Amino acid sequence: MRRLKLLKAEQMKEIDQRASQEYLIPSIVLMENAGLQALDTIMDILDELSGKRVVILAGRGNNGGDGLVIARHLINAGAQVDVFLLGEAQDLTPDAAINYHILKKMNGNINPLLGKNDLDHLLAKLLLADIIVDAIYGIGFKGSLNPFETQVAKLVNLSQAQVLAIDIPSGVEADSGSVHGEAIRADYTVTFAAPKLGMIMEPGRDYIGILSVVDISIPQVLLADEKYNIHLLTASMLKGYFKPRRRETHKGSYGHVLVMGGSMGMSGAPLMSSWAAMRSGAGLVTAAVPECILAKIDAAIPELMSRGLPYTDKGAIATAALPIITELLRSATVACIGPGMSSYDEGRSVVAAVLKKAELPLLVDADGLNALNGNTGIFKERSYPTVITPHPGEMARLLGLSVPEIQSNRLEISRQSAAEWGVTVVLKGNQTVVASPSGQLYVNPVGNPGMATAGSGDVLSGIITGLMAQGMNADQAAWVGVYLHGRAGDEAVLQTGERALIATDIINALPLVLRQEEN
Ligand SMILES: NC(=O)C1=CN([C@@H]2O[C@H](COP(=O)(O)OP(=O)(O)OC[C@H]3O[C@@H](n4cnc5c(N)ncnc54)[C@H](O)[C@@H]3O)[C@@H](O)[C@H]2O)[C@@H](O)CC1
Ligand SMILES: [K+]
Repeated sequence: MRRLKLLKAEQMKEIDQRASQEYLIPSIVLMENAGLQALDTIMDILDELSGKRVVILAGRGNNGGDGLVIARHLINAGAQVDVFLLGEAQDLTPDAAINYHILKKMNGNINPLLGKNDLDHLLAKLLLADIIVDAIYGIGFKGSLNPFETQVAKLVNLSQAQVLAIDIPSGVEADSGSVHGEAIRADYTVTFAAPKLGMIMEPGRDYIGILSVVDISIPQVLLADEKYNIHLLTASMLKGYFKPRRRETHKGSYGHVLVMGGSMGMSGAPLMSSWAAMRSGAGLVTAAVPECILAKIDAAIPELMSRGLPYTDKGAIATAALPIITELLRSATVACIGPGMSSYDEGRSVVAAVLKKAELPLLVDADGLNALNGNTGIFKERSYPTVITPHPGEMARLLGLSVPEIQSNRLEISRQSAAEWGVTVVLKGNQTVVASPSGQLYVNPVGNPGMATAGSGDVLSGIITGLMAQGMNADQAAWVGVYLHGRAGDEAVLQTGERALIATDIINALPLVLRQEEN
């Protein structure tokens, strides 16, 4: 299984250094590999290198050094190469300087690109170029391009030629994806060893184009170090998580999900959660809802079991339901509380009691979470796994922060909360984050804005509990579930478009997505 880590610039630099110092791979070899791998990408884009016109924009740092390596190999392959150097030769980093001198010896075309007077020459070459290679800045870049570099970037962005960014488009910050002013808009980006965090953040991700991640001979053990803790969810990560079903098994082998929630006017939420749990492969699912909405649940899905609970005058689960809930918990493998529960005072006691009584993995969602505002200490009292699935508003209320505060720091807030509360945190939204109590973070790149619709979260909680029922641990079920949910949304949107997509479309797409992804 190949895992993609998302690295920060400092982490990548540390790994490069460790490769050189601990594993004795000279940094100039890493640069050579980077250039050769980029050459492969250029070959893929252009099919044929001989006779092709290539403009390479090289900066003073090691990113520029990569550009100089590429120039050399392109010349050997018969391309017409023009390098434009944005800096003085004496300011190049040591490895870039070596490659500069090699290229000089080979009589490579190295043009200065230092001021306005050089722009006409650049423009003339850009107009004829088949491909432009952006090696101005890599992961060392922070802040904004200076006015002259901004002009260069504008010319590149206006050009008709394909643009390949080396490591990251110049002007995009590797850690945050921030762009202050102008940045190169690449059609392709070839990045080294691992994708960088800023490549999946807005607006950076819009500048990347088609991303390829290539090996430059960094030893895999270095990347595997647990301290590099941000994982990008991909299909290949699911390999091995779905075992084929053995023939002699029965429904009891695939677990029993208990969904507690619903209230008058909100019977659909526990229903969708239960339905999604069934579609994810749970052997049995019981929906425990206020007696007053039981008929709706029973009429909806024949495969579902149900149980009516005592209810408040507003039609929500009453504390008088706790003895029945306790009994139901005994025969469940995993439980979920919250979908459609509504917010009411008595609900706080119900949820608190369930957290204490549920001696099994428990997912808390929606109003189940709202019922814990000011009472997050209760998570620590549990000795069984807990998953919480807040959207940013629910997370803000749990932490007493504002939604913008949550959104501006999603990864770190998720990581800290998971560690402090000892729960698996699924912070929903564009690029849902999963944080394990042990400090690992998973970022989900799939899904679409059509999924911002009522019930989408209930479907997610159903998928996650359905996976837990079949034996996945809380962390695995959370990130696998988030990924499948996004994929199902992406399948559904092909039929419905974003505007018309509704939550049950996501459930209906689950069979196809499971068939594609389980292996
Ligand atoms: N051993 C290594 O470290 C390897 C590095 N590689 C390449 O080297 C790149 C990183 O190289 P560098 O660390 O030299 O950095 P860059 O080449 O990305 O940037 C050059 C320099 O620009 C400066 N800078 C940052 N922000 C600026 C701003 N707003 N305006 C002006 N200057 C600014 C920085 O001080 C930085 O050192 C990677 O992206 C990758 O392309 C590859 O060759 C593989 C091996
Ligand atoms: K670049």
